[in-house]
Amino acid sequence: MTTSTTDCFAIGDRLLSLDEALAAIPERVTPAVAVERVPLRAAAGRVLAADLIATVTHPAEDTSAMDGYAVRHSDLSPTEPVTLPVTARVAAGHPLGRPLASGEAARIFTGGVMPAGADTVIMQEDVTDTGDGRATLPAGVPLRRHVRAAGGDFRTGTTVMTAGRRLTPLDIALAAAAGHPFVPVCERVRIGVFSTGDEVFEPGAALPPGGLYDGNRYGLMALAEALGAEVTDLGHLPDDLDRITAALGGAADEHHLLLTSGGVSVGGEDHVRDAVEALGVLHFWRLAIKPGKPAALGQIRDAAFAGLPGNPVSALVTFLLIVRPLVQRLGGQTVTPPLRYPLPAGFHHTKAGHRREFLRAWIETGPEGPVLRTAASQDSAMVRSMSAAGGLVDVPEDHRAIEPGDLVDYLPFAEVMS
Ligand SMILES: Nc1nc2c(c(=O)[nH]1)N[C@H]1C(S)=C(S)[C@@H](COP(=O)(O)OP(=O)(O)OC[C@H]3O[C@@H](n4cnc5c(N)ncnc54)[C@H](O)[C@@H]3O)O[C@H]1N2
Ligand code: MOO
Repeated sequence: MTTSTTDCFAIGDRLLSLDEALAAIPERVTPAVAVERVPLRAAAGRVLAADLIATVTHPAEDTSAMDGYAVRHSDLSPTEPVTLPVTARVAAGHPLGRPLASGEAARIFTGGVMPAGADTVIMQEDVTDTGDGRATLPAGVPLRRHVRAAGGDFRTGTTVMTAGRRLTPLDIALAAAAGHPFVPVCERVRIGVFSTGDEVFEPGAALPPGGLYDGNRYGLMALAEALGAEVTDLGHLPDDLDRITAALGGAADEHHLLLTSGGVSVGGEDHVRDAVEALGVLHFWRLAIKPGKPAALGQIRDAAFAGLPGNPVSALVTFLLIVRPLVQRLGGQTVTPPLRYPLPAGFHHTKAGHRREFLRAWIETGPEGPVLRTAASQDSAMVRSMSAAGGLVDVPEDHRAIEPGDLVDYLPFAEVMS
């Protein structure tokens, strides 16, 4: 299970940088999940728990890459067409079982095993069937043309995938081709999700004055599921320290990670941090990022804890930036930084403070190629701008201003939503 060592290190007024927070994850959190074996049909989206070794060689033998004629290259001429008798027929799955003698051609189909002695294939479009059991083959065909070498893809014993990889549908094809009906995978990360706030209500409920619907809990649960986690909906809690403490304490033993939204800032009704400190430890609280400053990471007994801010954009962005690598770490997945793309800004932006900023943005295709546009309001309460965006522009701490045409780092949501 997860382990924690020391107390919160976001001490005093200094805000932790995002890089420091990300570095704290492997230092403070260890993989938490057991290993199980699942049939291939259930393996997509799961994290591979051990290196996968090929049980076969692929292609098993030299095979034809085309429908055509297999010959010995030494029977062809570099300058003149050659006519040879067609003495054999080789379909995929039906090896010839005898060598091809000098002076013979074999009709062969894609995937057919090259008969011993044959080393070159000529595709049928380039061959003239003489009508009397012979074929005229063109001049100047290179040796081993259209022959796939045995083991060109992998050999018995080759490591085709390494542990820690989250299996894609493409990986499932490879695992099957390498001969594995079952694969060892990490158990799914179990995540319990709470939202907090007296003003927060279930979507569709009658709203009192000042009330709003619980976008965060639903968004966070969907994001966690997109990462392959098993999510428990632990509902919504009022701004009440005892209730929050009891709920977190009661759920810690059933989950690898407890996730909350709201109540982590400095207001008189922000009780989540006090609850976590009563039950366990905070590793960090408060980051130099915008949105998402009050985000917290901690530990309650064996469960990791992530406290996300209540502002919807802050909750969703901190999930993508911090909770995703945390879930990957807990779930035995290799944590790799998401790809970013340098693209020209199609906007002005002036940065006021020292926090690293993440601007909601999307790509438009202009006359000179792709250009980034940003949402008109970057207020962290504006959840619609999150849905409309395609990703985030990452504005480093030391940047003051962005002008149209400047190259900026764009992080597409697709890079961090699975
Ligand atoms: N004096 C200060 N005030 C604030 C600071 C600060 O440093 N000093 N930080 C601000 C920042 S930045 C953020 S972000 C917010 C986060 O505060 P909390 O995490 O304590 O969140 P709440 O106060 O509970 O709520 C903030 C905002 O979000 C709405 N909300 C809450 N839960 C949900 C939900 N489940 N679905 C949709 N919307 C939700 C809530 O109604 C509030 O409007 O603090 C700033 N203040
Ligand atoms: O960090 Mo807050 O998320 O700026 O609104």
